[in-house]
Amino acid sequence: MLQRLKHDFHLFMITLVGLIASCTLLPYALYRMATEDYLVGMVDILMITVSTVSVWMAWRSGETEKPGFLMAAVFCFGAVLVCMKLGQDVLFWIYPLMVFIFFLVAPIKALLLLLLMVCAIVSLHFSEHSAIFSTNFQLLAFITTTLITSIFAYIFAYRTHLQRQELRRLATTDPLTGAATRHSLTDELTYAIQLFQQKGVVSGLMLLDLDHFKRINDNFGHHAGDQILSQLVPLLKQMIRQQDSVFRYGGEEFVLLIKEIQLADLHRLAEKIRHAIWHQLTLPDGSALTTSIGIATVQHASDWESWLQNADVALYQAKHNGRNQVVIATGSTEQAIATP
Ligand SMILES: Nc1nc2c(ncn2[C@@H]2O[C@H](COP(=O)(O)OP(=O)(O)OP(=O)(O)O)[C@@H](O)[C@H]2O)c(=O)[nH]1
Repeated sequence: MLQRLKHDFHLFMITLVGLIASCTLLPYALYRMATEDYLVGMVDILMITVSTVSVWMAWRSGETEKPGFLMAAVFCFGAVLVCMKLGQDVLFWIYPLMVFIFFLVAPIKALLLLLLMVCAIVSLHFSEHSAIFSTNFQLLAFITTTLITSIFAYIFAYRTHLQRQELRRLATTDPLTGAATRHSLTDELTYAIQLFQQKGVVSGLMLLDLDHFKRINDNFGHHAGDQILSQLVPLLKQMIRQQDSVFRYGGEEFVLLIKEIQLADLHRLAEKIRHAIWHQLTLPDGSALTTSIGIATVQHASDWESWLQNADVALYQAKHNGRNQVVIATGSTEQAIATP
């Protein structure tokens, strides 16, 4: 549980906001009910209930966008209703609420929700039954301060959002080849194993290693080696579907995760890839580049480590058999058979 909170910032924030909202609103809700102020009491209870349900949804599904939006929308709606009933007393609560909202939803959605809430409060002031502000000066101060707070919070949240995206890109994309890094490999493999265990969807793994790459570096220089690696990944991406992924596993070693595929088709695809590398990538002196590939489907894997291990044993066999070939892992980590 602590691990999930540590790794998922949005889940952490939804949980924290849910806890703070429930703890601070509960005494108010009880007080309002006791003093027969039923409308405000019910709004407080609604906000507590939605907070609890949203936190539960986020924990259950692992998805935080919808629960966050639900919470943010109900808080804004609740703030307008309570303002209508209690007037100025509630206005101080609007400011922490504005900050909370930026932690719950995407910056632009938060800004729009807040502008809508401010417009609704101002419109209510001018409606017949509820004069929220005592003077026009107070009304003007409310509009100005909420606008300034919203805009600055938006700029801060948007900048943080961009920086988080950039950090994620840096952590998950190999700068030389554009392939995904090992960082996201384990999550994707674990998800493919879950898909197989829960729905029977078979996925396949290829572990691909360029042959005699050290010799290429030694003969043509490190830069030529880099160029080969950066040409390889676009070629691989061309040959797989959008749903499949290429990861750089090590120096000249790559993992391809091919989703929803049976062993025979995985084998055919691996052979196609081996031929494409052989015939389409050339070394600076015009000679061909070869590759060895170990393949394994998900059926015999209990976890991502054993799945990779199966493919690794097959790759080792391909190298051992003379390279430039595809070998299928037969399930256990000890067995692998060569295919011509
Ligand atoms: N140019 C370049 N070379 C790299 C990079 N990463 C690893 N290498 C080189 O890749 C080579 C891998 O060599 P080995 O592991 O001995 O394997 P190999 O020469 O390909 O031999 P086999 O795999 O047995 O066919 C090493 O010389 C590394 O320096 C990189 O990013 N760029």
